[in-house]
Amino acid sequence: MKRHTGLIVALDTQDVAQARAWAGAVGPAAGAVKLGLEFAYSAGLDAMAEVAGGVPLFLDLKLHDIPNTVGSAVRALSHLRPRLLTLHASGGRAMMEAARKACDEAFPEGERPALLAVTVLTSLDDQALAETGVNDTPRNQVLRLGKLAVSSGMDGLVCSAHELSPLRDALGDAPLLVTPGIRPAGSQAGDQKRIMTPAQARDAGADWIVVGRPVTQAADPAEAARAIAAELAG
Ligand SMILES: O=c1ccn([C@@H]2O[C@H](COP(=O)(O)O)[C@@H](O)[C@H]2O)c(=O)[nH]1
Repeated sequence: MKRHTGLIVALDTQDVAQARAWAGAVGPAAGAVKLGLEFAYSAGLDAMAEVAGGVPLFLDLKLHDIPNTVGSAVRALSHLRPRLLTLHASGGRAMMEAARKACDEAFPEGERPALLAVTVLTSLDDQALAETGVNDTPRNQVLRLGKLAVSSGMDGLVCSAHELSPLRDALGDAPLLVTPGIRPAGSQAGDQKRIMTPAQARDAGADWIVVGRPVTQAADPAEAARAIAAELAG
């Protein structure tokens, strides 16, 4: 089965007007826009829904706390009606189950966001992961956390494109697999370590790719987003 791989553009800025302009520019090519910690801490949560306008909103808040706090946080942001919402799988089963319960209770039927568990950040390589005390490869740790997350009621995972194939083998077609760390050929990796191109991620089985700086720092963000969407469609 050939999957459809969609583009999510990460709007990483503290400037509301800039985020609104980017959302308008990339909206026609993107399936969703992602707003995260930088924007939330500077502009506030309510600005996130406003900036997205009509484009589906991915709230990348990477929740990570005790179960009661995470469940309450999910309830507190339910009025924003995000399409996707992140939390860290390393918060554990009870935390993820609390988030799922809060979603089921606080959102109207059929309108809850897909809950995505962040596995191993795409900025970590083998050595950086080992320094956190994990004596295993990113691939094995992603698999371990991915299985835990799916069995804790998560709808999908955030991982690098390098882990897509083993995750599909282990978990099948159902979980949404969302991959940042995407770099079109010739663009700077920056702080990302486990990277692939849009077409490589599509061929490896991504449901969504997340691209930030290669779009937002391009001379023409609308054209950069269109080019990535065309690469995915090719
Ligand atoms: O493991 C992860 C989880 C989240 N991200 C987020 O994706 C974008 C990537 O931006 P680029 O500019 O394309 O590097 C960014 O918002 C991160 O917070 C991630 O990169 N890796």
